[in-house]
Amino acid sequence: MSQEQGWITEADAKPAENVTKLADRIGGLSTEQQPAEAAEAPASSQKQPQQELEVSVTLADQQADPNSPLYSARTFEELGLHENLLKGIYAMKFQKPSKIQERALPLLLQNPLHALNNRPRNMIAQSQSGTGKTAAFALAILSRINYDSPNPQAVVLSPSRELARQTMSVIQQMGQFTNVKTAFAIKDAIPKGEKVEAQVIVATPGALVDAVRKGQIYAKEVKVFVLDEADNMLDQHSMGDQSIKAKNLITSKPQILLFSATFPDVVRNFAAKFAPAANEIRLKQEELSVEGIKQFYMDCDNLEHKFKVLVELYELMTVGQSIIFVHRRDTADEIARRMTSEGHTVVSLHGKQESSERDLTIDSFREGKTKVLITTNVIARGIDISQVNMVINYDMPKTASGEPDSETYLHRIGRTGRFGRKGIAVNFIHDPESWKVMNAIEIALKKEIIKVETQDFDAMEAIIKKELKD
Ligand SMILES: Nc1ncnc2c1ncn2[C@@H]1O[C@H](COP(=O)(O)OP(=O)(O)OP(=O)(O)O)[C@@H](O)[C@H]1O
Repeated sequence: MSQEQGWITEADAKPAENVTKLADRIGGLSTEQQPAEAAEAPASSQKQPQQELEVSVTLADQQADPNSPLYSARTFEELGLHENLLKGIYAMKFQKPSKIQERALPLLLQNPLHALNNRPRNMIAQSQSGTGKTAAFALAILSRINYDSPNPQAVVLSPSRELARQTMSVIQQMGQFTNVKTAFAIKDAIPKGEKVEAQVIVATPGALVDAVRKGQIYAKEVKVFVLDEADNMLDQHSMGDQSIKAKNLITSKPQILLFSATFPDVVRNFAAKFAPAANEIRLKQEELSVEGIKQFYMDCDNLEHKFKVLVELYELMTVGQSIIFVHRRDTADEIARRMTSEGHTVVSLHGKQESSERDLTIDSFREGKTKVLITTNVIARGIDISQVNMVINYDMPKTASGEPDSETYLHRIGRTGRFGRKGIAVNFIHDPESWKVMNAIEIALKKEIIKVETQDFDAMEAIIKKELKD
């Protein structure tokens, strides 16, 4: 599939050889070396992407290709879904399930024949970004609810309010022909002293724990408990503590569903304890990259040059939308301020802003009123805006302890190339450290990132045009 979807790169054609070359690159580079110098070394990075073969592949073609993550042999009807949910699916213009939907749904909906605590089995499910995991768990939830009871029966935990709001909207659209009641448990959403009366609750972990403890959410009838972006939600450096507290407060022993595009080994063991005896759907490391997302890097001289290159790239982005990821909140604000003062229309979004401001910002971006969003990892995961055709890693992603973060990288670039669409990811490299991070990510993901000269905006323009044309 990879060769049909876009440019044929050496990475697609010869993975094993490519990995060796990448290993040479990272192995042979001392941190003292200048990235500009080192970047000249690999012959492959001199490739001119615009010269490569161009083939347009439709969604129907991809869904008919057994190697595609969007493929399924079955129709939605054949997955045993209720008629009202089928109506919702078709109202959303879905024609066929994706692979994760086809594989997960029958397992999710299966009822136990005999006692394993007489509960449906837990699930740990992995599938590439933008392949429809939300619909998989949303349909499971909507299939399990007792519509005659007003009490909370399903809880979905999300890592950010933006993702919680988006997930809620998917559940509501899928359930538009049912009489499901939904509610948020996110910051500023539950009025003081009020009880939440809804069958499905979409929450961020801290807000859920708070609301259950205050008696605002009755958690004794919850049948399905979903951790979306589960590796992040279980990570002890992130929201792990809150997720465990949330689970302990839901005393009804629900079916536990863990979904993510990534499950690094460090979290996987814990995930298996959190969701014991689960059905598992896994990906191999080399399957993680989405073929429709073409990855590039630009070798900048220093921080100031990085900003100049960004502004030049912005000039090329006449159609579509882009997301620029930075490491720190103040950098997001600073770049937004500088670009705005140069007459460009950009907005920043990060965790230090008020809830209402964040909602306005993401809504206006989602509606296409703003074209460029500068943000931190706060929205690296899950956000689904089909018009986003470029992601820029202005700062390469690193973990809290400063290590290269290939999981966050995958999630960030996965904001483009959604469900078979094409997208481009551009990494800004400006010092030995960012070069080292990029090389480590290439090796972890077994995927080469192609160089585009910073002086050669024609090459970049050709790449962008190609994306917009197909
Ligand atoms: N069967 C389908 N047919 C057509 N479009 C679909 C189908 N399933 C999902 N989609 C669309 O694909 C897009 C991506 O889906 P979704 O956001 O659930 O991806 P995801 O796998 O959760 O990605 P991420 O890992 O980034 O969170 C959405 O716009 C959704 O509406």
